[in-house]
Amino acid sequence: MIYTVTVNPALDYVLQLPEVKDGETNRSSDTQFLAGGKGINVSQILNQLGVDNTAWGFVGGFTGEELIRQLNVKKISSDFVRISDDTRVNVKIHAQEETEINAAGPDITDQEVAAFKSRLDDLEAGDVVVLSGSLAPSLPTDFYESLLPLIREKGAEFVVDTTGEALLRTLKFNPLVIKPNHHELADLFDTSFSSTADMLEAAKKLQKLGAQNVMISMAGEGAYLVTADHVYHANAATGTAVNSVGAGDSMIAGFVGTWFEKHDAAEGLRVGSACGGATAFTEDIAVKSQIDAVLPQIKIDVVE
Ligand SMILES: Nc1ncnc2c1ncn2[C@@H]1O[C@H](COP(=O)(O)OP(=O)(O)OP(=O)(O)O)[C@@H](O)[C@H]1O
Ligand SMILES: O=P(O)(O)OC[C@@]1(O)O[C@H](CO)[C@@H](O)[C@@H]1O
Repeated sequence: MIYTVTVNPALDYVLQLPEVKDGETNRSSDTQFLAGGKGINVSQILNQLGVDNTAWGFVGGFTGEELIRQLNVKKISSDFVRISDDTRVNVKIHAQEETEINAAGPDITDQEVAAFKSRLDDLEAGDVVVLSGSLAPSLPTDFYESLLPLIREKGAEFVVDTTGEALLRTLKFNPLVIKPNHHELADLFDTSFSSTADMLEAAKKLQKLGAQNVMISMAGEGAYLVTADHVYHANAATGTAVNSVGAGDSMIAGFVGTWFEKHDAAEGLRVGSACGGATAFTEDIAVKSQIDAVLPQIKIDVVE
């Protein structure tokens, strides 16, 4: 089974308007509340790929109820810990450019955290846990890291979609894959890359520190994957990008879902690239028909 963990999910309040004028009353032409949060987005894509998964995390209040209602409508299996504080609302303004305002998130009590940790007792060898997104402010900054020994003791694999020092601290637990984008990868080494070779060298360093696979995403410029044996390149699909939210989550879902079913990392890169592209080309997280339409465009080259 694949479990996604969204400790700080959100209702994404998406507002469409032609332009935003600072300091004025702006009126939007269309609004939507969408169940969001990075792990939930991963679950949505896994469902579209027909890969069984369960969404874990914390939800509370009227916003949490709406989030669960939407997951049920989409037939996303979930087992969230109910908390007394409200799930956050993140504002996504789609105007002349995209602007996001992500709220900090709810207070989570020690008892609620303990209830969440007991979920990990259900893990079995071969399961994969995907931990994604920001931590609610009441959680310690090493919250993800604190779960990793428990996950590994069960024989399960994990992916933590995070950046910076928090990402580096997960490496010693051997994540199945890490997916920095090329900017995040450069930031990890406090540098900027002057060549692809430099960039791949940095990815290989992260692999030496413990990552089983390193996927470097480059938005409309495609992606690289460094595995134990090879370096692969995937082109980016061509299309009109209308959404910059969730492409990374979709790529992780495509990789993890494929790896879980086939243990084939290069195929994971191909499916992940198609899922990322399909989401970039749609207002919401991509659905199966959109992923299927993009998949034939993605070609994998063995670079090394
Ligand atoms: N404009 C695009 N055209 C084609 N493919 C894209 C585009 N944007 C993203 N993708 C695909 O999705 C993958 C992940 O995108 P990206 O590199 O933007 O991840 P990210 O920075 O984690 O994204 P985000 O944080 O916005 O979700 C890319 O490697 C590519 O395969
Ligand atoms: O505040 P975080 O947890 O970093 O990101 C949350 C979020 O921006 O990520 C998703 C897109 O990746 C959205 O659905 C959601 O609002």
